[in-house]
Amino acid sequence: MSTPVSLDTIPLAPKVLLHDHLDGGLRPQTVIDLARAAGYDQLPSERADELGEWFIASADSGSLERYLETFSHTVAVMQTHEALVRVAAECVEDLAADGVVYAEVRYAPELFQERGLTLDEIVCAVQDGFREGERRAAEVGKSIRIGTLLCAMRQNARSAEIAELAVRYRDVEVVGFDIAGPEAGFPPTRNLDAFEYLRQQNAHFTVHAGEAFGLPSIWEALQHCGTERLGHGVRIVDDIKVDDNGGVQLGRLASYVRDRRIPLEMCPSSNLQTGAAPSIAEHPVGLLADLRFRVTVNTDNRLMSHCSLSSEFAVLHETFGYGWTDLQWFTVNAMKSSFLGFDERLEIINNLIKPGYASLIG
Ligand SMILES: O=c1[nH]cnc2c1ncn2[C@@H]1O[C@H](CO)[C@@H](O)[C@H]1O
Ligand SMILES: [Zn+2]
Repeated sequence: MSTPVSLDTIPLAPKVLLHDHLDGGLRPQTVIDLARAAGYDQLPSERADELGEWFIASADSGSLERYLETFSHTVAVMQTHEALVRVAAECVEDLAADGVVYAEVRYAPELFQERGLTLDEIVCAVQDGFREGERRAAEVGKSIRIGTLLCAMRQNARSAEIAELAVRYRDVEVVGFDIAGPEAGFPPTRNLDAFEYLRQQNAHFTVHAGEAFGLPSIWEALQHCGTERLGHGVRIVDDIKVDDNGGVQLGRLASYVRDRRIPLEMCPSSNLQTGAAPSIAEHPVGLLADLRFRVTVNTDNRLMSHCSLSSEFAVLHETFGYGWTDLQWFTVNAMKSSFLGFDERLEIINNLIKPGYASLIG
């Protein structure tokens, strides 16, 4: 018998997450504990429930720039080795508890140097935390693997250095690179050296594009920078015309994205908060999935959006009627699009994802 799809059952399904920010996923109580330990007295509340509410309400601003301001508090408490290990380990525990079997978690090492840590010390601390989290998850019978993406911030000029760092740690589960931060005014082509270097090194990268800025940003990310995936990419709908009879016409860029199977790392709840989409019902994910773009579903920032991958799936189920077969399609899309090796991706698809959905479909 088929298991009904609901917020209670979706955590049982194996899921894959490609777009999740480490500094956007802290537990509110952890923010408070770490602030005390660091002597940081700028938190808007010292009560976990209130602080959680504050992050959600403040991120709900309608603008990416204001949404990003909320990260000043999480970044402030992530400046020591111990803090980074704790945040990384708890991130893995939380994702494993939600039924995520593979995740690519990203962060910008350059933000954690306020108290003197070197970039290498930062990467080592986070990797230690991820391995610790994987061990704790295994102890409670959960299988999860984490790949790390290192971000460079668009407004800073350190992308070449961060790209080199990503390549240096590629053999210890740092699987790729990304650029994040404010999009308007900071086109991806400002980082051409970094992308050129990564391609020369046969390394993987994704770019936040088409979130707070439109088609030119997506076009540059793909055709100048050579990105393999698009972080968000929601504005690709600006190149798709749907007429009154439901006829659909794809422009050249949208056709390219679909034809080349460019993965879209879509983050519905985050997009509502930054104003990139007006509602879930009107979110481009519905149209893009119908048109068989390579859509993946992601959390972006679990703290700021008060979400999990299961809750994102649940909202899509409620809004668009997606069932287990659709949720499996998003999951296989994500696994195929991950930066792990081909054989490792196939193994997770065949040994974890397909049997997991088969038992739910019944
Ligand atoms: O949706 C987003 N768009 C662009 N940048 C983001 C988004 N979410 C988080 N960050 C930025 O990425 C940094 C590294 O994790 C965060 O500190 C935040 O500034
Ligand atoms: Zn993001």
